[in-house]
Order: sequence, then C-alpha cells, then structure tokens
Amino acid sequence: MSRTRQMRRHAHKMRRNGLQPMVIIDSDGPFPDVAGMLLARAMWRYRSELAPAYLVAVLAVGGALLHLMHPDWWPWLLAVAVVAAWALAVFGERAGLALRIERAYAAAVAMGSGGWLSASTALGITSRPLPLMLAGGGFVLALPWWAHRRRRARVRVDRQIAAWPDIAKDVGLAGSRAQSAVVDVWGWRARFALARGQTIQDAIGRVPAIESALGTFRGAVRVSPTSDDRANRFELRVLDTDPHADAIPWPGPRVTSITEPIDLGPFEDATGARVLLLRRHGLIGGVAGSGKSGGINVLMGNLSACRDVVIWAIDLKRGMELQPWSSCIDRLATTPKQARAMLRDAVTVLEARAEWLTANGRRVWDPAPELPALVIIVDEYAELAEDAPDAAGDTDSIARRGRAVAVTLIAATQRPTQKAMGKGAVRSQMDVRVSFRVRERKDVDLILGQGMLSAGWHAHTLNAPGKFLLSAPEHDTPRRGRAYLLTDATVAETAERHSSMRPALDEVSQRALDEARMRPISEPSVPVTPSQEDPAERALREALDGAPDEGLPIAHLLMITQLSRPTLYRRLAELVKADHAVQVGRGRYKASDHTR
Ligand SMILES: Nc1ncnc2c1ncn2[C@@H]1O[C@H](COP(=O)(O)OP(=O)(O)OP(=O)(O)O)[C@@H](O)[C@H]1O
Repeated sequence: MSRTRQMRRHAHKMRRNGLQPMVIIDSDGPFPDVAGMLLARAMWRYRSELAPAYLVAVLAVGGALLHLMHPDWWPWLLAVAVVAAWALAVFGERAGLALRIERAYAAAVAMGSGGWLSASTALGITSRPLPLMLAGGGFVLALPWWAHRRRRARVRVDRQIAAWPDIAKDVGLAGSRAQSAVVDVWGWRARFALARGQTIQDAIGRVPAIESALGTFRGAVRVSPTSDDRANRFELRVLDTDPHADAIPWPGPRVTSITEPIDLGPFEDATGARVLLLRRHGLIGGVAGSGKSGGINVLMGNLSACRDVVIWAIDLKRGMELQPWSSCIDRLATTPKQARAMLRDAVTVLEARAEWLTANGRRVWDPAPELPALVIIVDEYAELAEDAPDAAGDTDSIARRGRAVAVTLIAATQRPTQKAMGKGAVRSQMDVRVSFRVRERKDVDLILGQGMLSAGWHAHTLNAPGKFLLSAPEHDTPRRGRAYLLTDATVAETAERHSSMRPALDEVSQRALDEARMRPISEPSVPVTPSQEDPAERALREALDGAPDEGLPIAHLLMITQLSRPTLYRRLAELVKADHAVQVGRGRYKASDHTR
C-alpha cells in the first residue's frame, strides 16, 4: 500500500516537472494494478481533451442498448435533441456560453448527438452509415473543442490548481488551499484559503516565487484580499494578457463634488481606482515620462467638474502642463514669486477659515459651492522647494493644518526626497500616494512610504506610462491601475466646458485676502528686507520702481545711488532674490511687477 502511494507521489512529481512517469516493473510487482491505476489517472487527467471520445463511446453504448431494449423510443430522443439544441442556442449564455459561436457549437453537438442516438435506437448502431457518421461526425465536432482557447485555459488552470499543494510548499505558503477558480478574458483568478497564521502580506511577499512556480511571465501574478475581506483568504490573479496593454480613454468626469471619490483609471479587474481627496493631501511620484502629468489631467478633469472646489495651481515649468486648464484654474503661478505669494495667501485663507469655524462653533469646513474647498496642485514640487525655499513654512502649514478647513495640497514630483520636498513635514502629511513607475526599487518607499516595497508595492515593475499603484486609506493593497488618458483635444474641450461653472472663493477667504493685501507689505517669508532707512537703498528702489520696461542700466543706477559697483551688485542681487527687482537684460534692472 505504502509502495503504491510512494509511486503515486513519484509519478505526480515527475508530471509537475513536465516528465511522463516511467513505470519499472519487477517480477513480483502488482503490474495490472499499477497499469490500471495509471491509465485511469491519465483518463481523468486528460478528461477535457478526451471528452469527445467519451461522448462517442457513450453514444455507441447507449445506442446499442436502446436499440435492444426500447427501439420505439427514437421519436422521443429526437424531440429531446431538438429541444436541447434550441435551449442551448437561446439560453446558453446562462450556462456560461458567452459567445454566440459557442452557443451555436453546443446546439450543433446536442442536435448531432441526439439525432444519431435516435437513429441508432431505431436502426441499430451497425446499420450503415451510422458507424461512419459517429466516427466522422465525432472527429469533426471535436476539432473546435480541442482548439477552444478558454477550454484549454480552463484545463491549464485546473492542473495548476491541482498542483497547488506542492507549489504552495515550494513558495513558502504550505498549507494554503485553492477554493475556486474562474477563467476570464485576461487569464484566471482563484480564491485561496491560507493556513493558520499566514497572512495576505505573506502571499504578497511571495508573488515573484508564485510567478516562477506557475511558470508565468514576470509581473503576471497579483494577490489581493477577497471581496469579503477575510484575513485568511486571498485572491490570486494570473494574467495571460495585460488588461492595461492599451491606453484607456477618459470617459469624462464622474463627480460633481469634492465629497465624492475621483476615479483615476481602472484597476486590472476593471473596477475604478476611486480615491477621495477631501480633507486629504496627495503625493504623485514617478520618473519623467511615467504619466504624472497624465494623472494630473485626470484630476483636473474631475476637479474642474466639481462646483465646490476652487483650484489653484503652481507650475514652475512655465505653466506648460497646467496652462491648458487655465480657464478652470482660479490662480496659476508660473514663477517662484507668484508661487510664494500664492502659498502665503493659502495660509491666509486657511487661518481665516479656521477662525471662522471657531467663531461659528464648527469643527470642519464642509465644502459647498458657496463655501468651496481649495485644492492647490503643485506640478514639479522639487522646483518649488528649490526656487522658493522660503515658501516651505507655508506649504508645511497647509499640509499640517489644511484638512479641517478643506485646503488640499497635491504635489507631483519625480523623487520626493526630503530635499525635493523642502525639508518640512509635507511628505509625511500626504494621505494619498500615487506612484507611477520609479527607476529604483528604493524610490518605492520614498513615494509610498517606508516598508511599502517589502510589502509588495512594486512600482519599479510598472511597464507602461500611466500605470500606477495607489495607496490611500481605502486602498491598502498593491493593485495596478492605469490612469485614463486625456488627449490634448479632450483637455481643451473639457476645460472650456467646465470654465463657466467654476465657483469663486468664499467670502470669508476673500475678505481675509483683501485685508492681507491692504496691510503694508511685510512678508515674513522673504528673508532679505533691505533697510528702508538707507538713502542709497531708497534711491535705488525708487529708481527701479520708475524704471522703464527695458530696465535701467547699471551705469545709471551707479550714478543715482552713488554706491560702489560691488555694493550695487550685492544690493541688486538681494533685491532680485527677495523678488523686489528683476534683471531685464544684460546689466539692466527694474522693480518686479507686483501681482498684488
Ligand atoms: N494614462 C496613460 N495612458 C497611456 N499613455 C500615457 C498615459 N499617461 C501618459 N502616457 C504617455 O506617456 C507620455 C508621458 O506622459 P507624461 O507627460 O504624463 O509623463 P510625466 O511623468 O508627467 O513626465 P514629465 O515628468 O516629463 O512631465 C505621454 O506623452 C503619453 O503618450
């Protein structure tokens, strides 16, 4: 007995390795027993491929018996065949025959088999041409069966599921069991029960090993919680074809309020990667060309459709990315100076709203068209941190205190290093993280947070622009999404359509901004405030203020201020740095145009 079991195990192992079992027969071995067992096993294992032969055999035996016992039953058999063929053709979809061609095939097989059985019942199976019809017809109808892609996939899946106990042992998930498997258009998915003490994280961490054990291509296996969210179950998804292979056109906005989650694009199971932005901040990362701007376009398409959101944007790439949305953007900053002023104003708004909430006994700002949320989108955040480092205090304030007052910061950057994020607490305050492809594995943790790489968030394996991983309070497992793609024409058309319904800033915020503007200019965030007492300084400022558009030449400024050349250059450099002056051309300066 134990010998038989041993042989069985050996044969099973060999089959898994793609080898046919070899039987060694010794004189006292129970040969017929083993051969019969192996034959029965092969007949069971290849039952799908052999199904046409089994059907032919059943028809032959059935026909012979019926002819002997009930030859008068043939009209009934014919009637049953007709009804079965009709039912399969009409209702076959309910039985899983999704395509019309599949239903037609099933109807043809039912009609052919029933017709033949009826004829052989009446005439006997040896009567001509019935034997030939059975063999020939069986072979012809078997061809589509053998060629059918989904059937073959199903067989492959069944075999892999049958081999799971061994695979599980090899990949370190010993004791996990397959519960059910479904073949779909993209590949297959199966539900698994984990062994005691195993977690979904264990399964996620074993994904590369599972891919190797199943012999899939790299990146074909996904592990996610099951829909009932049980801790000891997981869903395994194996892709034969990438559902994200082609760009996915944006279907248009699905929201009208920031209180609804925004759909960034479909996950691989075609459900939307929907994420809420209200009272949250967002970080979007990924290498150049990975689709960050595309992601921002999806956000803009939806945010601009929300009647309770005022959008401010900072784009220090001269507004290249966000310019097309300018008609929907309440304020767009394209220079460090404008960005600095905007962030200062955002803090003013934030403080005014916080005060208003306290005065009105409210805890949070509930967005409505007359009390809109404020979303500040910063493309290329690293440039902001570098070109306007003195704005770091303001971004920090927004990140730390913006949630309750519905002021949201969304930052896009390639690598959100501490330096690129401006040293403050901004990165740690980001609740929603979207990672497009990163170059190095360690960048995963940089964008998504410490420990995410080892938890299976493999953003370095994303293999096409627009593919992303989304981490947010409602998305805690790594699932690949692909952002919708907005063409330039869609952006232009959407921006135009939405521009007419943009709300204005609420009264509380607007009043606070007006008051701040009326106060004498005292920008605590500007580091260099030249002394107003210095007459040379005053003369220089006045000269610059009155300078023509093309600026005043150095020689002229030297004459007016009576300063030495090095001192003048130093003062000018300070003024430029503080954004009070700009260099217009070579050696020509003027006061900068204040935006407020
Ligand atoms: N969701 C998407 N689906 C398909 N293709 C996309 C998608 N997003 C971007 N692409 C393609 O990738 C290219 C680069 O995308 P995008 O400009 O958004 O990248 P980026 O990460 O913003 O790069 P950069 O940092 O240089 O601005 C686009 O021109 C577009 O062809």
